[in-house]
Amino acid sequence: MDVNVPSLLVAIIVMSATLVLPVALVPLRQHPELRTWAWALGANTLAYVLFVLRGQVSDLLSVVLANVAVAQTLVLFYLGICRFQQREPSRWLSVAPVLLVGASFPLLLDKLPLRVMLGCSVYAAQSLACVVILVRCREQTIGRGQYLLMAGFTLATLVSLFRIGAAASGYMELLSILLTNPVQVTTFLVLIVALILFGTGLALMVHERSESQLARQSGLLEQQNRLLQQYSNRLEAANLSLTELSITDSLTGLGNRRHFDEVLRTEWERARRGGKPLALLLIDIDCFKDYNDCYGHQAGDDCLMKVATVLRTSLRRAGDLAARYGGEEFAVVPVDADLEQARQLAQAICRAVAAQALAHVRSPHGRVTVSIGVAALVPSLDAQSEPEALIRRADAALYRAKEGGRNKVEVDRLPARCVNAPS
Ligand SMILES: Nc1nc2c(ncn2[C@@H]2O[C@H](COP(=O)(O)OP(=O)(O)OP(=O)(O)O)[C@@H](O)[C@H]2O)c(=O)[nH]1
Repeated sequence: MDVNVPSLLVAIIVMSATLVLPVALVPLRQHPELRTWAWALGANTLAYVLFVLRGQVSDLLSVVLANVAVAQTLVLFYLGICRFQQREPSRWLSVAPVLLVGASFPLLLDKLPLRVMLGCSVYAAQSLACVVILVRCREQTIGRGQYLLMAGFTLATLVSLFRIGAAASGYMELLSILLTNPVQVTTFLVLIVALILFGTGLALMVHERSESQLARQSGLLEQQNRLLQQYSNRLEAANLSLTELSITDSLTGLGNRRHFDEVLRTEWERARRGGKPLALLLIDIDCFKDYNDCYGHQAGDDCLMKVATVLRTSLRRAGDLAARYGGEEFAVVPVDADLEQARQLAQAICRAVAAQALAHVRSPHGRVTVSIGVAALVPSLDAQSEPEALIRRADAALYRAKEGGRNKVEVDRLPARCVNAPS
């Protein structure tokens, strides 16, 4: 198969020009180094267009400008690599090659051997500089794209040295740019391979870095999500305990007055909707002032806690509420209980407190006892009916229990239907 040099040069032009597009089309904001490499490929295209026009345009263009463009191509590749690796480029390598070729080549138009040796020395040094910076940064560079680039620049260095060797051997006619001979074919075939390695290496390097950045970012995001989840769990737990605290009596652990008011109102509305009775027990420790006076305030607190424990253990249904109504007074709201069921519960509580046999020498019963008033009402459909009516009735029953000698349960005697809030 015949391979002629002008075709190889055209192939280099087509490849360089074609590579400019994909390199330039990648999002440049994320990869500014690609802009530099796109310019490098553009400069390479220009250089080879001018080489192909050797003899048809002035030597200033096809020799001087073409070689300046080659030097500029390598400068731009070098700058792109420095940018990619976030390294400060050498000022000397960024400017000197172009100046040297641009200043010396017009003087060497008739001196091919010197021109080739000088030009190829500059290109070899530039390509080698790219290899060196890639090798130096290989540890911190992710992926394998860098090795393709290293291989490409090593080939470019070797081909320049090969041409210097050919020039030094005196085979000048072998180096004329458009002539087809083994040295020329080897040179440009190797440069085509190098160009392929540049293109794939650049694409791979940028892709690999983007992938690793993405993985790092998604890792960070996951970590932040986990932290956020932890914070939200803690916040939820704190909110729960705050809510719990806001409805709990700190001494007895039962519901506090606020909670009692809320539950009573809710149950009142539920009973109204269901047309069912709502029952209430008001429980008061007997002669508690005397207990405090006799045993001290601390013992009084302990007594309150013990009575609270009896209440808590006496409740059977999940929705039943026991609350501290105030001072030494407690309230129980049993769900779905009628007057009789509430009375039975009250009596069980009354007996259980007495059964604790907590000594109370100043009580007529000789032990801590409670009096309980029980009431139950079917809330009327009238919007003005209020749960306070139920409280008043239970309170009146409690008063009678106290009057009747304490340590007993009294039940509301009025008909169990509330019409309006009584006066
Ligand atoms: N230790 C203690 N005492 C309390 C607490 N809250 C209220 N008391 C006391 O409970 C007593 C209530 O006394 P009274 O309202 O006179 O009623 P009582 O002595 O129980 O008499 P009866 O109810 O008629 O049997 C007062 O001495 C209050 O100081 C508390 O949290 N701890």
